Amino acid sequence: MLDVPHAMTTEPGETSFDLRKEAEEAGITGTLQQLEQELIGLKPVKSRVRQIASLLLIERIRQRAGLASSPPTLHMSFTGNPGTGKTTVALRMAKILHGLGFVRRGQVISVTRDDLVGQYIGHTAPKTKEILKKAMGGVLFIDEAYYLHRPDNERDYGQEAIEILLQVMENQREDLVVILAGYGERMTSFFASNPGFRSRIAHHIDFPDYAEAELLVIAELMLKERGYRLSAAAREAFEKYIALRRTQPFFSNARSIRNAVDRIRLRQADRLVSDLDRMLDIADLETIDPMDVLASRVFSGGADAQGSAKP
Ligand SMILES: Nc1ncnc2c1ncn2[C@@H]1O[C@H](COP(=O)(O)OP(=O)(O)OP(=O)(O)O)[C@@H](O)[C@H]1O
Repeated sequence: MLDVPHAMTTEPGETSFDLRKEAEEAGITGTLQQLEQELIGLKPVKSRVRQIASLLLIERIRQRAGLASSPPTLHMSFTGNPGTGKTTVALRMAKILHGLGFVRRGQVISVTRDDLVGQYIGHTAPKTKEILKKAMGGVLFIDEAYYLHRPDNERDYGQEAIEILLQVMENQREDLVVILAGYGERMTSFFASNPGFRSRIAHHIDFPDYAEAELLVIAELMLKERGYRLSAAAREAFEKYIALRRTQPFFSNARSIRNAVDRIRLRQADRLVSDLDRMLDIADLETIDPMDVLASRVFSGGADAQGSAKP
């Protein structure tokens, strides 16, 4: 296991560093490559992640070289609409932080307000502390962080959780990285009314919505991973699906695409099984036909699936 960086001793004599080897040994090269390959689009996000990884790598080397360094603040905020890849990138970020020894274990604990805040007096502090215990040595990912703060309720227990979090973010930042995530605008007003959080966040990353063409590539990637492919006509149908689905309620970017892919697989299976007398070949099993897409409720005016952003 790698040491926590600021606890590293300066090794006299270490005056030159093989950067490629350092990056490879810390696993950064592999993680960044994986991020590049597995995630479609997200150019600005990827380049911010690369910058942060570079900063941390250089910071680690500077410490070993005995140059001035202070324990870096690593808490982050990820803003963007649902399904834009925030959780996925948080997992990669945790790998980078762990690879470089900025956190001991590298696990990601993903929570929302309900995991931290109790319903009754005296319940919040133990709940928050329990979660923090689990997250120590890794990343605490707080989704829709603004729900912690309820400005309309003076006696809201959320405030207690906020105070504990702020304290830990300051005092134990060498072993816990907090990522606050949520919709951009709400996060901005959350930070405005909670300057303590704002000042403790070092890196803000904004996740843009995907373009329609990117959503189609994401769909094809997800299908490929599951051993399916779209026929040319099904591809066209999926393009139409995306254009329509985007305008309907509860659209949540790549998450909606994942849900659509799951339902398309159901319809394809149903189509195949509806004719028990035929012989199936590999192409039948792999191919998504236009009717598997076009039977979606999206085409008849209703939102596909249960209408929830997170079914
Ligand atoms: N750029 C992408 N390329 C491929 N798949 C993606 C991409 N972005 C997201 N996904 C997939 O979409 C799904 C939702 O992504 P993720 O959970 O990371 O989004 P999120 O922003 O955290 O959403 P939420 O805030 O709703 O939890 C996951 O299955 C993820 O693998």
